[in-house]
Amino acid sequence: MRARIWDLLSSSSSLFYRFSTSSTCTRTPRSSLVPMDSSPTLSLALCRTTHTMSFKALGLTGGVFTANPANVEHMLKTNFGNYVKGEAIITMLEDFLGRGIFNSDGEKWLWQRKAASYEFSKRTLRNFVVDTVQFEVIERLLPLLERAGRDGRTLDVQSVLERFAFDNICRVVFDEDPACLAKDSVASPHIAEFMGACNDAQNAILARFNSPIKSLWRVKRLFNIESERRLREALATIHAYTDRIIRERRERGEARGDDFLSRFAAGDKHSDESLHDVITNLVLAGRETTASALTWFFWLVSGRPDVEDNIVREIRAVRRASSSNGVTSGAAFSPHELRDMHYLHAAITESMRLYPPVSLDTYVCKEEDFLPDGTFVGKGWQVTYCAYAMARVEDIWGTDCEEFRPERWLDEAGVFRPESTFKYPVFHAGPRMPERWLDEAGVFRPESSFKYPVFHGGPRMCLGKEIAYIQMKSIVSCVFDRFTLRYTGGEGHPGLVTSLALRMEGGLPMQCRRLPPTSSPPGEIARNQATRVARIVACRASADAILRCRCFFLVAICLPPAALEYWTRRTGQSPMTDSGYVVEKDPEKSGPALRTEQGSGDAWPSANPAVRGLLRCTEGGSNARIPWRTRWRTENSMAASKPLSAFHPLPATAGFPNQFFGFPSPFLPPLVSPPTPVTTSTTVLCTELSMI
Ligand code: HEM
Repeated sequence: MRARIWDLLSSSSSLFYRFSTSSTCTRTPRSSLVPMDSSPTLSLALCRTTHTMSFKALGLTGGVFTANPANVEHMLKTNFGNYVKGEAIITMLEDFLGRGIFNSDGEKWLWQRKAASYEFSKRTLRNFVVDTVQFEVIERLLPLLERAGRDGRTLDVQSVLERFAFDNICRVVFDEDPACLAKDSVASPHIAEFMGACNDAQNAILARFNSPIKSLWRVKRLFNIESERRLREALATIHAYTDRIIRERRERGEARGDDFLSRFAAGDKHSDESLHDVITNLVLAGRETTASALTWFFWLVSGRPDVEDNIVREIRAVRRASSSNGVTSGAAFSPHELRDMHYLHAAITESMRLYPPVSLDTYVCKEEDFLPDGTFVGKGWQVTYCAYAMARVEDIWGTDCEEFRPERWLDEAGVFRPESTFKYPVFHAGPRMPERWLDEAGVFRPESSFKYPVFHGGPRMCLGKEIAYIQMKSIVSCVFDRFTLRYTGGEGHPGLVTSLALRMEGGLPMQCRRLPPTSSPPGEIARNQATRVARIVACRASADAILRCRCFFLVAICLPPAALEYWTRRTGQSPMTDSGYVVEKDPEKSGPALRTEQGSGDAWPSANPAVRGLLRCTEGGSNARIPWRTRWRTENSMAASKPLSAFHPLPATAGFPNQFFGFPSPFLPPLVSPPTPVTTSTTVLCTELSMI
């Protein structure tokens, strides 16, 4: 445990903290770490064993800080009901956020959570997000970088990202475009006022939290002075704006859009007040978090050319894989392509590990409790978990915990691994395994997944995680496909400021340079990268190929070509994108074609160990309704239903399975002959199943 983390925690007294600039991580590998200068404190002595500290001064409410995953799991999941936002915090935020999803507990929170989860889970919402992000990237972000690169101007990338996020979240939440990132801003005066008011309101709320005297804001509010006067004015503007768009949305009635407000306004389940809360809460959720994550990401990557190279290679390999399969992607990447960018996913995840946008989160204990590490928590105490500190705990992440190392999130095949069982080496080691890691029966209790609470966890887990990744990966892939960004802020570590999200003090000055459009990685490296991408595609495809195949046949039989085409256009994906299939119009025939991507080595199937034995390709016969030329199979039907992370290539065996999921398929007659070997230079094998 690093001394300085606890120094910064112990010197903090309010919900929001200003981290000292010495509390840094490094972009460079551990070997070049600058020695730490912090001196150990009492809190450090307390924390070395439990990664937790508690304090209680006479007459004041006590509090707990923890960086212990077991404690985090306890408060966010196991004893969820006992840890609430609490009236004190809710009241401070209520003027701005009402009793929206972020600012409520119990029943009030639950029904909002249910309604929001339902909307967040819809594919149409995701597609809407993809469309809006792509628009913003192509029409605004890339031209902005292009101009800055051409003029040799230094950009404050943090500000660019924050404006991007605001444009984006406003469109997603209520479908209005503030155009903050447009060259000649086309925003209406109303939305410009709304944006200014949101900033003012947020600052005034922060002032409440940061005040050393906790109830001072009430006095200021009573007399309508200072930050409270600004807050009142800002809230009036916000209310006027939201009232107007809610009224308009209600009047629009059936002609609903895909944005959140339209979804919630459809039907009369939500009052105007709760629609207002939907707007303010979601705008708040989306406006700073992704911008914060990417600000630190670009800073970290600019100091690690090796990571940037890997990302660029992967992006280009995915591009090549798509185009060699006949998919012409435009300037932006499709969701399908984004999903294949595992290294990028890992790099963003790793950057958020070190610089979590929500670096501290506080809950209030309802009834006396003991945390799993034995820490006592009194009734009404505030318990804060510190994701920022957790990233720097060696017991959780190993001795290289402070290093920016995307590879820690990848398995041997280069596939993103959301959780790893190797994160608690100290607790796993037999002799050192403390008893607290055994359950009552003395059985080892597996580690918790709460070592990475960047998106929170348990019932209140972030609902926007998926769309946040879509947004972040879209931005990074498009930027790095064309530009390279260099940090120009000097050698030192930028200062950290916790606003509602972790911001960079003074912004992120960067220069951008256009990359040659066709530059591609040299020989061997490019081939390895392409192979890795192809393997990932292959694994994903094979893992659920059979199941999806069956679905495809049903879909293909039932839906006319026009419907399939519509589906593809509407969703930007195929009905079976998860399995790597793309349904599209066959240029040679009038019907749709099923195209499937599979990885192979130089010669099918022997040269690629990841694929060998995993898939079997065979020439099939035809039946009366569906002639096909090629089919894919997996030997192990169980593997098809497992998540990709749990999937392991099967050993190569001779011959072919003569069963389909343990029972004969109506569509797949017995297999008759081994496949014709296929050779492909890009290692991506494409086969077509044509419908006539
Ligand atoms: C990198 C980006 C993001 C991060 C790191 C993040 C992180 C978090 C965290 C830590 C919480 C828990 C906060 C609490 O204790 O109340 C949360 C909640 C939430 N987030 Fe996110 N978030 C991100 C992006 C988004 C986006 C883009 C949206 C949607 C537009 C969103 C929607 C929500 C919602 C609705 C909740 C409330 C869940 C509940 O209380 O039941 N988030 N997020």
